[in-house]
Amino acid sequence: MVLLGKSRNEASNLLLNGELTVSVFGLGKMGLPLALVFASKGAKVYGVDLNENVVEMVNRGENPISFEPGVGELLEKAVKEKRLTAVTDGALASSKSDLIVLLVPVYANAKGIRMELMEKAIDEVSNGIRKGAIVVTETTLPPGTTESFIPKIENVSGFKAGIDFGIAHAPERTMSGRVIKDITESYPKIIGAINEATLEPLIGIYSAINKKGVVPVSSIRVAEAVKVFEGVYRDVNIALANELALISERLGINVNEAIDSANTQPYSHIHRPGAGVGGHCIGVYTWFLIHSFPELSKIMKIARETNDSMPLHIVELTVKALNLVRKPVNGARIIVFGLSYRGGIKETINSPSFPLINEFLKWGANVEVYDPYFSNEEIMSYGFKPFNGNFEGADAVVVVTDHPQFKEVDLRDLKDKMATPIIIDGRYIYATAKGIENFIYASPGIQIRCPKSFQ
Ligand SMILES: NC(=O)c1ccc[n+]([C@@H]2O[C@H](COP(=O)([O-])OP(=O)(O)OC[C@H]3O[C@@H](n4cnc5c(N)ncnc54)[C@H](O)[C@@H]3O)[C@@H](O)[C@H]2O)c1
Ligand SMILES: CC(=O)N[C@@H]1[C@@H](OP(=O)(O)OP(=O)(O)OC[C@H]2O[C@@H](n3ccc(=O)[nH]c3=O)[C@H](O)[C@@H]2O)O[C@H](CO)[C@@H](O)[C@@H]1O
Repeated sequence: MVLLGKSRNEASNLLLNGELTVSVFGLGKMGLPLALVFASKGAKVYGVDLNENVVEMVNRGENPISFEPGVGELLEKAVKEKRLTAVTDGALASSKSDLIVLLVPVYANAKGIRMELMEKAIDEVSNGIRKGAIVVTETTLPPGTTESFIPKIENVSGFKAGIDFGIAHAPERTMSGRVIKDITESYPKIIGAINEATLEPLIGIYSAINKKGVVPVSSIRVAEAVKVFEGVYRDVNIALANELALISERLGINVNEAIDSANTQPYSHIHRPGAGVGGHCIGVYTWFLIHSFPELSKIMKIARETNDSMPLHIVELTVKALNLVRKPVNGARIIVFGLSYRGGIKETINSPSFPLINEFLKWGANVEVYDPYFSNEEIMSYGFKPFNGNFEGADAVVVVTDHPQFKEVDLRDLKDKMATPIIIDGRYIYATAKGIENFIYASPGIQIRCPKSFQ
């Protein structure tokens, strides 16, 4: 079947009538849910992954991302109805597909951008793509990247882009912990394509799976820029919030009160200061532009430095608090709350917890890590000591992740057990908790609070 050139209605009917074959490269936290959404709408889906364990698990109907709501049920249904087949051979999958979606990771940090996994997927697509198919990159990419793949696909396949196959970018705007919801109903899908013959069928297909519809943009490059700009906007604004927090500590005001009040007028959207910035997106996409335009990305560079300095600021606040009770960091028993990069999920990529814990260890602290999403064995696999469950004799609790479970901790119970009741709150979750007044309490952007009994 030739998808290229189909109308919106023809393309969405092909999906809904079970006549569309889709390959999704990358059966990870984002790709597997997307593959399952396509299957649930009627597509025959090949899930391509280079990890044989993932392929075997998926084909057995076992869910490799059990923490993701809705995935288990969709996987069971798709495997039962034989709508999803996982394979490692991307060329074979591509040769059978009308639509080929690439959702494999591209990593970036201060050292550079790592494109090899995506390039490997493009190699396989090039070797298998058939006439009339459409290739869509959904992984967030430096603007201009998708177009850079065209020569490879043309040279290997002998096809002409825009004429024999379509190519587009439609960035994955999803959050771990709610991926199925985000794919199907949270945000409109941005799509930028090489031409109308590609764009029209994609609008039909993505409108059929996403209640929020589609925002078509004028080019592939614009679509890539949209997702990168979204992430850079957030990273830079978090850095601004962190800088305002450091200034607020000097001013002797509570930055959170100031931000809340500033944001009561519609032109202020100041973000939240914290223990640092982690994740697949925020902080990663900024490096895409820094490495692509080093001479133009001055604000972004400073933002990255600011955000990456926040774990050390949390260590500094801890040292200041221990000094108030004349306790050295060396030998202090510090319970770190959180390994995940943000609350409510089990994900450590670029988590601020790691530089923070390693800095405490460098200072000779006795660090134990508590994260309700990770087993003791998993915590030990990162080289850290798991919290032994007993606050007796602890010198400080340091919050790095805003997991909802931490808000259930009874601080009054903690106060009696800890050797020195110190809470350093990297996410400002305990500021108004019952019993916090009995603690030495610090958080980015506020003055350290010290009960009279310690003064
Ligand atoms: N995780 C998020 O919060 C998030 C949010 C929005 C967008 N994204 C985008 O989605 C991309 C993927 O993220 P993820 O969380 O799904 O990653 P992940 O690490 O959970 O999964 C990636 C999967 O792709 C597989 N893979 C890697 N190279 C491959 C190749 N060449 N062919 C086939 N399979 C391959 C891996 O084996 C793995 O199973 C990110 O790079 C990002 O651009 C992620
Ligand atoms: C659709 C999509 O792709 N969604 C992505 C996903 O991104 P994500 O999963 O990486 O989550 P984020 O919330 O961005 O957190 C990242 C890090 O920044 C810290 N942080 C955050 C806010 C703040 O004010 N101060 C902070 O310090 C936080 O602790 C964490 O470490 O959801 C975001 C919307 O939530 C989206 O914008 C983003 O595109």
